[in-house]
This record gives sequence, structure tokens and C-alpha cells, in this order.
Amino acid sequence: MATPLISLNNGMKMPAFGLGTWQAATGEVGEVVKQAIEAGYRMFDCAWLYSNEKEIGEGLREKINDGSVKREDLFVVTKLWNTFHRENEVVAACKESLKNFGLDYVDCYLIHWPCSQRLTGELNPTLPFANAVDDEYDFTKTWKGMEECVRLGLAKSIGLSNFNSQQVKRIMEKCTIKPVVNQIEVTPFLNQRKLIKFCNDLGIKIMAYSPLASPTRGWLKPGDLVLSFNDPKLLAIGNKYGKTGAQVVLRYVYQQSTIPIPKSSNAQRLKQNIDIFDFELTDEELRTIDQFNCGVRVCSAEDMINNSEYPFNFKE
Ligand SMILES: NC(=O)C1=CN([C@@H]2O[C@H](COP(=O)(O)OP(=O)(O)OC[C@H]3O[C@@H](n4cnc5c(N)ncnc54)[C@H](OP(=O)(O)O)[C@@H]3O)[C@@H](O)[C@H]2O)C=CC1
Ligand SMILES: O=C1CO[C@H](CO)[C@@H](O)[C@@H]1O
Repeated sequence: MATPLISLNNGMKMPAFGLGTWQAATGEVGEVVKQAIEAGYRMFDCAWLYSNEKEIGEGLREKINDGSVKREDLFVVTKLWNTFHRENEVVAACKESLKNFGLDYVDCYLIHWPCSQRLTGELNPTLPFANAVDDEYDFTKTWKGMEECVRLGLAKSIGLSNFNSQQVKRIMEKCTIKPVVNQIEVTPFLNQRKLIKFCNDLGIKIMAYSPLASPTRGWLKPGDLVLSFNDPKLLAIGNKYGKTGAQVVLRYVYQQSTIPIPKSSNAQRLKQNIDIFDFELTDEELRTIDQFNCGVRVCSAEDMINNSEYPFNFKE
């Protein structure tokens, strides 16, 4: 079944589901991207930080060149890292991502975090906050650089990631070009109902990251909450529709009016994850899954807790 498309506030359309690529290993991610296209994925969530744009681009271009898909049917998202927030650094950062992909434009370019940082040593993509210090730089100026990317045709649209409602409001007050999305964590543990409504009321769609609650995140410690896809409540709902616990979770996240972007590098799970558009959870089933909501974040980026723009000190 085809992935539904949703309309953005600039008139563009975007697939309502996509593939996450953080921790999608080089050496295999190119194949994964090709398998994903065959399985029906048309939207790819990437980031300069993930250090795999080059191989993702190779996979995408191979499928364009062999006629499997047209460039205009793909929706490629990537993100500006924290250490390139200065207004005059943004265009160069976007161009670097485009060079990595081997593409002329991205469909959407996001500010990865509202927090600006400066490197004190070499960037370690798996520990990105290790050699970095806070840099008090106003993200509304960064946004001017993002707008320039649109004017230059490097990005068809621009958006935010990890912005809280007050930060979204500050962008809206200063922007000439509106953000089309805010990419935030949405899971059964953190259903984000208030922030989703706040953004949707402003015409900003929500991309839901770590929708499966990121079971293999590197910073997982013994005792941390892990979402079990074999939870009896999820299995009971899944049995009714012939779906797995993971599919029930993804459908729940989708029915929060969001665009889920689960990551998988496994051919079977790739197919399973996108196969959620032929059933609908009832209000009662949604309320059952609401019981998991406990405010726990899987991606709290606490290394940035002292940054003046750390988004999660403010509740919404
Ligand atoms: N803007 C931001 O700050 C952030 C953005 N993101 C984006 O969101 C994407 C998704 O989030 P992520 O943190 O990767 O976590 P997810 O919640 O998508 O979980 C991914 C993990 O779950 C496993 N998995 C996938 N499908 C299934 C399934 N059906 N059953 C069981 N296990 C499954 C994957 O393993 P396997 O590959 O073996 O299937 C992988 O280990 C990222 O890849 C990235 O693109 C993520 C974090 C922060
Ligand atoms: O996208 C992301 C994936 O993981 C990073 C941590 O290493 C996060 O900070 C980031 O937002």
C-alpha cells in the first residue's frame, strides 16, 4: 500500500513515513536504501552528523539512474550540525551535504538542535558533544542562513529539530520563510501531545524521531526503560489486526498526527515497519497505549544541559 502524502505549509507534499538513518552503518546503508525504495520508502531522514550521506546518496542515485524512481518522487531530509550555526556557515554546510549525497538539492534542511556549539578538537560523530563547548549564538540568525539555502535552490524547504514551543515561537516571530516541520522525539513513553498541537496550529508538521524508542541507542544503561514489542497490551492489539507489537507502536505514533521515521537496516523489519497503512487503531486502543506515556526521553542529549538553548528544561 502506498505511503500517504501530506501537504506542507509551502505547498509541497511530503511522504507521511520515512526511513531513519542514524547508526545505519557505512558498508551496508547503500544497500539498505535500495531495499527501502523497493519496499516503498520515498522519504529518507539523514544528517551530516550521521557520516553516511555519501553512501545514502549512492543508493538513491543508483535507483534514480536505473529508472526505479524519479528524483522528484523522493524526499530527502538532512540536518545542519550544531557547530555550523553561524549565519555565514549555513550555506557551506548545506553544500557539503549536497556534495556528499551527489544531489543538486535536498527536499528539506533542518537545524538539528537549537543549541549552538564550537569544536575544541576533532568531531567524533558517535560522541558528538565530547569535543565541543557551548556557543551562545542566536538561532534566529542561523535561520537567516537556512532561508538563504532556499533562495539559492539548495533546499526546497527548511525546518527545525528538537525545538521546544518557545523556541518555535521565536523562529515564527523572526522568519521570512516558515519552517515546514519540527522533528522531535515521539514514542509511547513521550507522546508529545501538547507540542504536536502547538506546532500543528502554526501549520508546522511533526516528524517523529526514535518512534520505536531507539532500543539500541548507545547510551542505554542497565535499568533504563526499554519498550518491549512483546508487551501483552501491544500484542493483544496487534493480534486483532495481524500486526506485530512494533507495527502497533508505529501506527500509534502515526496516529498522533506525526510522520514517523523508524530506522532499520534489516530487510524484513524495513518492510514490516512501513506496512502500517492498512489498519487503524480505535480510540480505545489509543487510550490503552497512552498508558505508556511517562515523560521518559530516549534522546535527552544531557551533555548539552548547560547550553542556554537546551530545549528540554522547558516542559513543552
Ligand atoms: N533529530 C534528532 O535529534 C534525532 C533524529 N533521529 C532520527 O530518527 C531515526 C529513528 O530513530 P532511532 O533513534 O534510530 O530509533 P528507532 O526508534 O527508529 O529504533 C531503531 C532501532 O530499532 C530496531 N528496529 C527497527 N525496526 C524494528 C522492528 N520492527 N522490530 C524490532 N526492532 C526494530 C533497529 O534495528 P535494525 O536496524 O537491526 O532493524 C534499530 O536498532 C534515526 O535513525 C534518525 O534518522 C533519531 C534521534 C535523534
Ligand atoms: O540525531 C541524533 C542522533 O544521535 C545523536 C547523539 O549521538 C543525537 O544528538 C542526535 O540528535
